[in-house]
Amino acid sequence: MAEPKKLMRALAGETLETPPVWMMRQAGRYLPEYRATRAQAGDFLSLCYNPELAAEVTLQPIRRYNFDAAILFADILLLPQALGADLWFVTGEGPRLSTVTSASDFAKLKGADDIHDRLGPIYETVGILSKELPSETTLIGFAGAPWTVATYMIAGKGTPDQAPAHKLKAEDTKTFDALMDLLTAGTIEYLSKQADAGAEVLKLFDSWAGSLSGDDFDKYALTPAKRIIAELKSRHPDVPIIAFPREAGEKYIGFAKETGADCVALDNSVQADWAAGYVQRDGCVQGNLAPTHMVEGGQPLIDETKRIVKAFSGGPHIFNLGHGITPEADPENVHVMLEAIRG
Ligand SMILES: Cc1c2[nH]c(c1CCC(=O)O)Cc1[nH]c(c(CCC(=O)O)c1C)Cc1[nH]c(c(CCC(=O)O)c1C)Cc1[nH]c(c(C)c1CCC(=O)O)C2
Repeated sequence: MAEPKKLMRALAGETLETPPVWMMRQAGRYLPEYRATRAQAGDFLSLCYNPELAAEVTLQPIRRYNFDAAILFADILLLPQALGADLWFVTGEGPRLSTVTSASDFAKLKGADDIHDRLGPIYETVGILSKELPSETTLIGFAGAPWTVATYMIAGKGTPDQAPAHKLKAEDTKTFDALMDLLTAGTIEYLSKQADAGAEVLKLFDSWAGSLSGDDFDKYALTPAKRIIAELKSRHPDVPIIAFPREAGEKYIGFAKETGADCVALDNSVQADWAAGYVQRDGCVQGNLAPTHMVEGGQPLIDETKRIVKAFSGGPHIFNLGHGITPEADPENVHVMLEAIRG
């Protein structure tokens, strides 16, 4: 039997001498080779739907940095598109979608089982990667969590405060709940097919979980994650799941236990020492270097990286950033970070 991969060992609860490491958005615009392949594909969405080129950009950061994990190159907004929403990206601004703000908009969407034709190329990318990745590298598949995906579908774009989604939730709870149920079911089908195609770990991105307070957090972040994880665990018992309820603050405590996640990813607004005490006691944590360090570099990057490694050294830990690496980051700083972790 082959040695278990480092990332899988951490996810199984093992405390390792040096943590495995990867970065959110590791395939992205800070890399010149990514920009070249994206130009070859034409645009971002054409790149997502081209299995050869999507696999190529997934592999680029692995070749450059030998990360312990590769994350499938795709986007959380491909699921709404497969459900029938229009989706396009405006350069310099971000995603745009046709909106869902009424029962009649909702009625036009497809069912959770009707997504696979459209998402076929994504499963093909996973298949290529599971053959081409180095044997020690773990392949991570992912989807957005229902609340985060719903915020984009309702507003038709990214919003600073998710106000349109909060408004629909308050004023037409029936339609909002129906959308959440459809996204929960669709996410299960989407992630399950990624696992069938060869994804070894699945990650659920709830980037806007922090804007849900009180009971809303339980109803719309915790409960859907619990449903998704329970169903995936019954279909794929050996596939660990990482949950990322970004900016959950105190609600990170107990999140893994409540939802059945094998690991929680921490954003950089929480202190590593605090999280080591209150969150890591339940199992593996991932995070949580501020992405700005990858732009600024220097001694603060080295000091902060070492501080995080040390804070989490008493338990299972996957080193990562607290959010995605930005286009302004210096690719050389990734080597500086890796040297500080791996020595
Ligand atoms: C909210 C969200 C989205 N997408 C995603 C999230 C959740 C994580 C987070 O909070 O960032 C997740 C995502 N998006 C992308 C990945 C691929 C894997 C990876 O390397 O992490 C992953 C895991 C590629 C991408 N997704 C996007 C890019 C940049 C597109 C480009 O090349 O022009 C990449 C590499 C575009 C995107 N996609 C999305 C937005 C808001 C934007 C525009 C903002 C931006 O440009 O960074 C939706």
